[in-house]
Amino acid sequence: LLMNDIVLPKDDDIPDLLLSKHANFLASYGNNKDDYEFCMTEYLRMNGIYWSLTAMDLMGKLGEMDKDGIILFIKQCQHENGGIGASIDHDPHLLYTLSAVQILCLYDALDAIDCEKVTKYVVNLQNNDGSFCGDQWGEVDTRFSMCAVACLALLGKLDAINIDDAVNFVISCMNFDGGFGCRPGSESHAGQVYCCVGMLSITGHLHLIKADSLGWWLCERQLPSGGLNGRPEKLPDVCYSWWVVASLRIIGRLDWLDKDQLRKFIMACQDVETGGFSDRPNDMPDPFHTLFGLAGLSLLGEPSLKTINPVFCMPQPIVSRLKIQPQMLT
Ligand SMILES: CN(C(=O)[C@H](Cc1cnc[nH]1)NC(=O)OCc1ccccc1)[C@@H](Cc1ccccc1)C(=O)N[C@@H](Cc1c[nH]c2ccccc12)C(=O)NO
Ligand SMILES: [Zn+2]
Repeated sequence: LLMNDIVLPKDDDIPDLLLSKHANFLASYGNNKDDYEFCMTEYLRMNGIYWSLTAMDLMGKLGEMDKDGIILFIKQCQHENGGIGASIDHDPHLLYTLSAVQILCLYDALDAIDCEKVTKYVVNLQNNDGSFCGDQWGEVDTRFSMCAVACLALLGKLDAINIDDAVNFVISCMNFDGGFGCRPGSESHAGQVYCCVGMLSITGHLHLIKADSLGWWLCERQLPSGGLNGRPEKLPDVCYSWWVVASLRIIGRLDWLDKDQLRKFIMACQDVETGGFSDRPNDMPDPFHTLFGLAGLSLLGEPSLKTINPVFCMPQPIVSRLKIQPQMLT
């Protein structure tokens, strides 16, 4: 008996895809500004807006959101140095700068901010070893390599950084299991794998990946319940439906997974009362797991959702409009 798995409800207790409930959950999230959860997540508000808008667009309901209010909010979050913070008067950081650029691409409104200054902000965060700091306090993590490269690719300014050095740092974080960690020697983690594989895809260096070893390690994330975890011995979590499946899709090994069993796990994470997805069945839903549950279903071919780009985690029509074609292995 595996201690790190859950028992799924039986098939006829698993709900169908409740799209209108999920749209309602996201559209009304944060309406009561004194809601405890809402206040406690101000530090990542820009990410939260990106999750809600991307999920709504996958469902074809982006029009229900407050476009003008969101664009004004982003303008107010850009600092003199070009970086963008999670909320007004919050320090700039690569994580939120990427989310802001992703949101403005969804709205085709990049002219609302100073893109030249954003580019300078990102370039200045690259270190001599090719790695990136997340902000001026100096934390290095392969997540920030992905933030930097994805952000510049969306701006059409990828040539502003030293790509070879950036690639060499990411490759220096590859482990013997074919996975990646946050720094050289760090343990493989599915989230870091997504960031490193995505970064190598955007820079056209996927040939440096040990695709069979990594594919094997990623498929080892699947448990009998069908759910995926982020590391060995961990519990399954619906957001790994994104980190693991997007990575497998990019390296061309998605067929190695039991897609039907994973789809059942994701569907079981829906909250039939409030709408939204939780990390596993019967937990509290949130916008983060709602996006990554829907994104996982889109990667599995859900016909009622728009196709999602596995590298940028944005609807494919947006990536196509920007004429960006990240490298994919077959
Ligand atoms: C900071 N975050 C996390 O650490 C979550 C927490 C979690 C959710 N379920 C289990 N743990 N974990 C997470 O995002 O892990 C994936 C990961 C880990 C390392 C690198 C990249 C992705 C979450 C927010 C959060 C906090 C607490 C609870 C739920 C959501 C978060 O913001 N994750 C980032 C992950 C991410 C997505 N795209 C990226 C590109 C580059 C770097 C990071 C990301 C995000 O969604 N940005 O838009
Ligand atoms: Zn999660």
